[in-house]
Amino acid sequence: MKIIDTAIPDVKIIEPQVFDDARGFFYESFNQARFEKAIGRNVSFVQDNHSYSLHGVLRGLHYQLSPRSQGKLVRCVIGEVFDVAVDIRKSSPTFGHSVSTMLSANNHRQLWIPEGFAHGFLVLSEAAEFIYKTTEYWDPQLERTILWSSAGIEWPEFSELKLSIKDAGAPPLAQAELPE
Ligand SMILES: Cc1cn([C@H]2C[C@H](O)[C@@H](COP(=O)(O)OP(=O)(O)O[C@H]3O[C@@H](C)C(=O)[C@@H](O)[C@H]3O)O2)c(=O)[nH]c1=O
Repeated sequence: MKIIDTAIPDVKIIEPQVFDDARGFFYESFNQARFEKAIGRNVSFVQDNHSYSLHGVLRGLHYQLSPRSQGKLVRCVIGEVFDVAVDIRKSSPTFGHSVSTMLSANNHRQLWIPEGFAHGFLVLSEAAEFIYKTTEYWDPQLERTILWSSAGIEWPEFSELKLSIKDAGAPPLAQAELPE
């Protein structure tokens, strides 16, 4: 397992060791001891999510307020997405900065997004299946969205964007209710 640092120290790209053979491949998609060593702290995941999205779907930018702020370990198991984590911790020196990376079924990469970040992704392939673990349960009362285009992210070019009604009508970062 290789850990790749990003421009925001708390956000890590994780590249598992993939064992290929004549049958296909095998890899450990999650190993708690190795993961905790890699990010330098203990975590406990309580929920796994799986979404399927068509080309041009953009989900995000999503986060939850305290006390249900979620850390997320995300990956794409079919297709390819452009994945983004935006630092929205008010006291952070990198507030408003983001980390983006391609996650795909081919590169097997995972992105660790700690609590205090907004997260989103854009589907670049014909379709994509996205799987992630979260450190807190979903809480619709504390869930918030920031408008995808308001956080200075350089999204890849797209022809037709598919957004949920909630995401299309989200407030810009400058007006969003932020976590502490
Ligand atoms: C997020 C979530 C949604 N739902 C339900 C609510 C709704 O009816 C349906 C679809 O919800 P959404 O439109 O919010 O799904 P989606 O836009 O895929 O939301 C996700 O986006 C990515 C970017 C994230 O980072 C996630 O944390 C999550 O917010 O699923 C749950 O039951 N549990 C959950 O944990």
